[in-house]
Amino acid sequence: MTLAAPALDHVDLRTPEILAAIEPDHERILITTGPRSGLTIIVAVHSTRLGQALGGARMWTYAHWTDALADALRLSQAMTLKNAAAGLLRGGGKAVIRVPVGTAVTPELKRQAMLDLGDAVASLGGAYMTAEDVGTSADLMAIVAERTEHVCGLPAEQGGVGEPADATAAGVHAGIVATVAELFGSESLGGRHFCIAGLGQVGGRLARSLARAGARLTLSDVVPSKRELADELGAAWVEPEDAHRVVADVFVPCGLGGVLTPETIAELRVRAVVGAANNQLSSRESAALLAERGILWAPDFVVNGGGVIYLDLASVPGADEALVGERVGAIGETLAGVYRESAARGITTLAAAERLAFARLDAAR
Ligand SMILES: NC(=O)c1ccc[n+]([C@@H]2O[C@H](COP(=O)([O-])OP(=O)(O)OC[C@H]3O[C@@H](n4cnc5c(N)ncnc54)[C@H](O)[C@@H]3O)[C@@H](O)[C@H]2O)c1
Repeated sequence: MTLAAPALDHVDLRTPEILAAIEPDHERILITTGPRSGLTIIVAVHSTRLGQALGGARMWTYAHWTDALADALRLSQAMTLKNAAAGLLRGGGKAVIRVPVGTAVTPELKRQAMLDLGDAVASLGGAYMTAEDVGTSADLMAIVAERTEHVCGLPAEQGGVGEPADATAAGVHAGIVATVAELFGSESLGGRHFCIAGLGQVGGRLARSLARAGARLTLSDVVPSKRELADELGAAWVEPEDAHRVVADVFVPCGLGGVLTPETIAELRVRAVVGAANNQLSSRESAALLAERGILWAPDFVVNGGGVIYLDLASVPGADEALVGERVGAIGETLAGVYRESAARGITTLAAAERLAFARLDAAR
């Protein structure tokens, strides 16, 4: 996965506030300087209660190393919820490789960083398995595999299962069908209007699958050339800053996180928000604001779990492809259960999804 947004070539999380807001209940946090790359590598193992932690390795530019730490702490916590909600016997973890601002990321530096990451992962003795994420790829995971067996998502020609975007998009599609059924009493997407913001690996695939299902589409991306996809699919185009204001049935954020702020929520003109983007809520308060406006929100860590389900289940030797597909499709039923729980208890969909994940974690105590 690569994030092409030019305005986001580095991450500045203003860490003192962010770090103060994080309860560091992680099992292990490894912070090391890669001997080959010289880069700070952080591996956060949040929980292994359900099994070996699984989560991707992000290689990105951060203003300060503590920004990378804050990201690793939050992302690994989210992986615990995602893996538990997906019903996997997997804990939550994440690796972050911090590229200092202004560093040229050459192929050689990437190779050195992947070897360093492999050693860091190996030093944890199997507590954590890594995979691709923003800034890394299946090809880079093959380099990690030179140093550790605890890596998945290698290219098919090297015996791996490749990148998980197909499965992620299939899971979000299933979540959209479940949401439409909840709202309109029918699973048919024909004539329903979706606004997709972010046409990368996942959003692009989703646009095609929704178009095949007869949906009406409005598409958006910060990269203007993505408009070609809208033309190809006969979809409308909207500039990214206006995407959340489109009058539609469902807003589908597939770009970066943090899109659902009090300001954007007040301007939404949809019945539901269902998308692949991680960490969509700017804060917990956003979940309540969406509920107050009567907008159904599909918790991101439930609806975008297709990729991790695929990486976990397809990586097992002799994996049954059809069964993996069924488990990805079951995200629709999981989400329908979250909606029912939310309505029955009068709680937000976020709280209902967390209840589901925590129940699975508690059962494993
Ligand atoms: N790829 C996966 O399997 C997977 C799995 C789980 C979660 N996710 C999450 O889904 C999201 C998309 O992942 P991806 O692999 O498709 O990433 P990607 O980098 O391939 O695509 C992201 C796209 O969003 C666009 N974008 C960025 N900011 C935008 C904005 N403000 N408005 C409109 N477009 C914007 C980018 O230009 C790019 O085309 C990310 O948040 C990612 O963390 C992906």
